[in-house]
Amino acid sequence: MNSIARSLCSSTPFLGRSLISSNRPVFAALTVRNYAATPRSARKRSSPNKFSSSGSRFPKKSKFTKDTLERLPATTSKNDSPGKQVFQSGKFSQLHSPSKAVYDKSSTGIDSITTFDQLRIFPTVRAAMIEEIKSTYNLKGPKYKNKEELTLKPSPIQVAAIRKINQPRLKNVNRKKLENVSTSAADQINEEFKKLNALQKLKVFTLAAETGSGKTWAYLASMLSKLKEDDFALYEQSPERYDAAKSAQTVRSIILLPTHDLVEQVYATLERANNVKFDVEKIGSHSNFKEFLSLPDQGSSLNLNILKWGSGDPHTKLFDKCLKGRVDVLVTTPGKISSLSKLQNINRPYRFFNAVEYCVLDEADTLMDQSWIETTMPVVTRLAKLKDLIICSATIPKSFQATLNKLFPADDSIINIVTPSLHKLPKQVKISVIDAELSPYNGSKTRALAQALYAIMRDGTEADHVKRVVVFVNKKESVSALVETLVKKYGHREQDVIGITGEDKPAERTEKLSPFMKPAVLLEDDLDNSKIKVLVTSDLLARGMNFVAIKNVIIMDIPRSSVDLVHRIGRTGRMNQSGRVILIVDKRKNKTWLSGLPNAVKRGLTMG
Ligand SMILES: Nc1ncnc2c1ncn2[C@@H]1O[C@H](COP(=O)(O)OP(=O)(O)OP(=O)(O)O)[C@@H](O)[C@H]1O
Repeated sequence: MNSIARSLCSSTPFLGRSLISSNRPVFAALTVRNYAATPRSARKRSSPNKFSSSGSRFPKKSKFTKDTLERLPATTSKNDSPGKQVFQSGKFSQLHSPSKAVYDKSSTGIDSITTFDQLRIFPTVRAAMIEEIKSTYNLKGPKYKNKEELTLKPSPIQVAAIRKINQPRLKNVNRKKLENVSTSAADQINEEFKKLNALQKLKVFTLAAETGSGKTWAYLASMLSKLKEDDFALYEQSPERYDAAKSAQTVRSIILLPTHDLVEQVYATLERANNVKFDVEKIGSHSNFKEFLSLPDQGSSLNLNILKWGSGDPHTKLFDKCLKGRVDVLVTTPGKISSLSKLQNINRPYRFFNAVEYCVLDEADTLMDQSWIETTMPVVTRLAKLKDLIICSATIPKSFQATLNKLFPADDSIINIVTPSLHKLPKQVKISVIDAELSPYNGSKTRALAQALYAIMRDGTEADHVKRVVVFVNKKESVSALVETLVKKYGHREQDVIGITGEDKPAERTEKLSPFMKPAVLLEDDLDNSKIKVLVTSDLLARGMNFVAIKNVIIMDIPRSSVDLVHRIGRTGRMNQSGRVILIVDKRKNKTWLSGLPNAVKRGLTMG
């Protein structure tokens, strides 16, 4: 047993003693498991690789219906990585734990690569990425006086993902062998086919890393670099073809997200990066892209044609933009694309997607769960020229892993990229539990909430700034009731308590969200004269939302699964920032398990 496992296992008796020793029946549900290592390769080989033999890009049964998925094999935990200690309770054990081999393969280079320059990123994409991250960086404390002084380093998922995804496609095919193939013509043709296949073969990557770890730029840096490298390769071949390609009526890459708020968020990131002005002399002088970067449409900014096709946008927005010229990146939801099939008297509404080469499914465990997959996968299977499919999420629910196993049954048909902290709650987040059944709350969770908000307002943190608190409830119906109670019963001002549900129009949601999507403002600068802003919402905004420097999250209703708990808690403590999560419990069955959560986070245990 390796040293990590030994150290983890040595802590088990302690953890076991503190949580299980009281032998109250309720503890029986809690398990802190040590997985036996069953490396993936030892797993019985699944069905032969339908993935490439049929030549189709996806297994035959790509018609995704609910029953297709219901027949999915039971989720297995036998392949969980050895020595991984998992914190879970009976119904909360829904997270898949990747095998040790996957962790090992992903983590090469994570420690040795400390600058973006060490990563294979197209020079102007690297410059734009760094400037964009700096532009929204929340300067904490006196360490930096201004953003110029910031020295950013790639996060673990960015290192792992860019190293794996942004590889030249012909790397694996020996070019020398191709060039001087002197034998028969047949061998030459065979080699050419191999080269063609290597160039066009669909590669599927999964990116899984903890919340707030920079996954967005992990996939953007790879995808934008490929778009730029493709442009460069075309320019090298023929400047005329390079120029002509810009007016092609086609989409080159698509980013699919589950909600319009996330479409807005990723589009805003891309727009900021696209508008970064750079000095190409500094960036491209040493590279062999010098001549290419001296082109007027390359040298001053990324100059990509980016289209957001979001809620309420008519299909004509997509068509008009495509008819005017090539769309480099389309940011949208699967629902928008599948709605094209309902259009009357429009011939070939999908023709703009025939040349899509790169596709990202962000928050993929949502996009590929049972209620979504019937919309998502038909969109992906339409992309006949797809070369890279990047499947990105902060959690790998066991059901999601089972879907991936079904879609890509062979070991080598998918490249899994994970980080060591996957499914770990950020250690810098302090978790506490309020038992609403105790006095003075006497069973009233809203009283416990009001008390917690009162304490946060007066705790001296974020001095001189408007405090911001995100409160999660399970049901959208309880959002407005809770807002009303805080205003009417506990004296909060209406402008200080904001409720957001899916009933709000996306434009309204964006407006209401804005105080939480930028750094805290000074008290004297706040237009509402607020001291505290409270956002009450459901899991609609628990995934992916890049709340900026939120220090307080309160979970009023314990979520239905550990997956949702990880996402809710992940709205704070983003990119190594500190944060605080208060869990308000009132049902006996929840209390026991959750009282062990603060300790599990401190110990860096993985959520089950
Ligand atoms: N290398 C970096 N250094 C510092 N900050 C970074 C870096 N990369 C990204 N960020 C910032 O970290 C924040 C979180 O990034 P991002 O939203 O991509 O996280 P995520 O992993 O997608 O989170 P979630 O799983 O919750 O969606 C963003 O504000 C982003 O600008």
